[in-house]
Amino acid sequence: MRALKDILFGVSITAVSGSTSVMVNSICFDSRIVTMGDVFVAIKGTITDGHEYIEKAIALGAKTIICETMPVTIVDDVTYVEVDNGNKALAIMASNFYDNPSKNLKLVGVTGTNGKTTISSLLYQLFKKAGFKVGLISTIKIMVDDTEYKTSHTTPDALTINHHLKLMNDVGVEFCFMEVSSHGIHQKRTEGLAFEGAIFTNLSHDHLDYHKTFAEYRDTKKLLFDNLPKKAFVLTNVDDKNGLVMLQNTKARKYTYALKTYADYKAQILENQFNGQLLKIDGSEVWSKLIGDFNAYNMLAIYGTAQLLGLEKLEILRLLSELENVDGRFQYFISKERITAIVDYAHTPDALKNVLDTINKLRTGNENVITVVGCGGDRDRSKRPVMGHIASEMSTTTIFTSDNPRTENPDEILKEIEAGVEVQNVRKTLTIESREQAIKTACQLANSNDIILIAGKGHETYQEINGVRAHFDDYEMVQNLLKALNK
Ligand SMILES: CC(=O)N[C@H]1[C@@H](OP(=O)(O)OP(=O)(O)OC[C@H]2O[C@@H](n3ccc(=O)[nH]c3=O)[C@H](O)[C@@H]2O)O[C@H](CO)[C@@H](O)[C@@H]1O[C@H](C)C(=O)N[C@@H](C)C(=O)N[C@H](CCC(=O)O)C(=O)O
Ligand SMILES: Nc1ncnc2c1ncn2[C@@H]1O[C@H](COP(=O)(O)OP(=O)(O)OP(=O)(O)O)[C@@H](O)[C@H]1O
Repeated sequence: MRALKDILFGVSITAVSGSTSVMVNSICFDSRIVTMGDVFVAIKGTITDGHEYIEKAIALGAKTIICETMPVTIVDDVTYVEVDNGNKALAIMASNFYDNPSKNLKLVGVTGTNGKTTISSLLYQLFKKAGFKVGLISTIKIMVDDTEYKTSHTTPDALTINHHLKLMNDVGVEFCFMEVSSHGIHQKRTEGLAFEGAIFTNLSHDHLDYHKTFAEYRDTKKLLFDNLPKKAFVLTNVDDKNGLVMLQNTKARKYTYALKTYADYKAQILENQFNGQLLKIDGSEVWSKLIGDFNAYNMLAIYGTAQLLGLEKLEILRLLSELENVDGRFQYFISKERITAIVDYAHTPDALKNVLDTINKLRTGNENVITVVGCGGDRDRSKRPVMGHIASEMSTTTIFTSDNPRTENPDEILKEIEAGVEVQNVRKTLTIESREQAIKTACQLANSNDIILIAGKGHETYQEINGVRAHFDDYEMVQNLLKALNK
């Protein structure tokens, strides 16, 4: 139990009706799950407005309402607190409610279009190997040291974040690495968190359904850095043209990393093979099991961050070479007939281009590259033809298929992807709506030494159609199909 006035500390309040000395059980922002004595925070969402559910929340037992506009009807034994921004108030209250847990550990945020999951998961791995208790908040899972929790978002809502940070405090976690999405920043899910540092990976085409323009998307990401305190660090990739932009206007200590230009942390790729690459980082050679130029960037970001958090250079280099691939990120196996099947979460044009670039660089002869790819429904439509173009230009054969069509008509999505194909040729591009049939066809087409890339879903174990998630695992599927074909 907490006194309302304590959890309101730091919230920008514009009006109050009732007592703020009341004790509260828990905070809730969804009227459907309110329980007796809760504080209900009304949020203006993208689909509906939480203010419409205030009466329902009170009927279920809410004793405090946090709102941006006072309702016309005021109920006697209920306290109303008017705030300037519901999302912001929710985040600050969540932090206060859990005793500001981000202040009791070193929290590092990772943002950018691609690489967030990879970098935060590998930092988690590295600090665990270095002997620390570590936390992770990522798209794949939340880890409270060794305990795993399921998650539905890249950056969860503020209550979920602070609840898990509190669990981390309880078991003595010293470092936590978390992904910070642009949705998360825009909806102020990370407001009030005490970041020790923040990393910027890169910025490319994505989420233009939500942010409308690329400039708005970039400026939202930038807020993470703009709001950091002086003692925090910022580490940005300055090979990306937005790397320097992220450094402007921040009070934090500024550090850079790059492969191609001058930076505080530099790397070179010396050798690239299927099972790893040899890198020269900060003058020392290190073998990484993760391949591709994009992973050289990821390794460098991890190296810089580990140094900024106080680990010794030689220890970091040793641990870098031990890091294992993250689930669904260039996850591959070689079949009986020496067909290489790769499952990768590339679901943006840039990621798809990078992964196909890596594969093409590793080809030694006439191996065919067969790509299976689709684009999600109810999400950024403008990337569909771009991804269709990239896949068809960079693969021997491309099979377009469904990837979480959600509430959209899968055939319409596929038509938009196909619109990006320049050379229409049945040997080069095929469209097979069923993902299972598409993967099966890729397996049937593949001969010894060929490479199958199944892009877009990575670690996901479901296909979402009309709000229903049915089990679907690309890695499991391609393994079973190649085995069934005795390949
Ligand atoms: C577009 C978007 O980001 N939506 C998020 C947002 O929901 P919303 O604005 O749509 O909420 P809404 O349905 O309009 O409702 C507004 C308010 O009314 C409340 N309500 C609603 C109905 C009711 O009966 N009673 C009630 O109280 C809701 O609880 C909410 O507080 O706030 C919710 C609570 O935090 C999120 O769960 C929800 O994420 C949706 C499910 C989602 O899919 N988000 C994705 C796009 C997302 O956030 N992705 C990013 C990045 C991914 C990436 O980088 O690839 C992520 O961080 O995961
Ligand atoms: N540093 C990087 N630069 C460009 N592409 C990358 C980078 N790291 C990984 N990728 C590619 O992008 C895909 C997604 O990587 P990852 O999951 O780490 O990104 P993310 O930012 O977490 O994406 P999301 O927010 O959508 O979960 C990978 O499967 C890989 O193909």
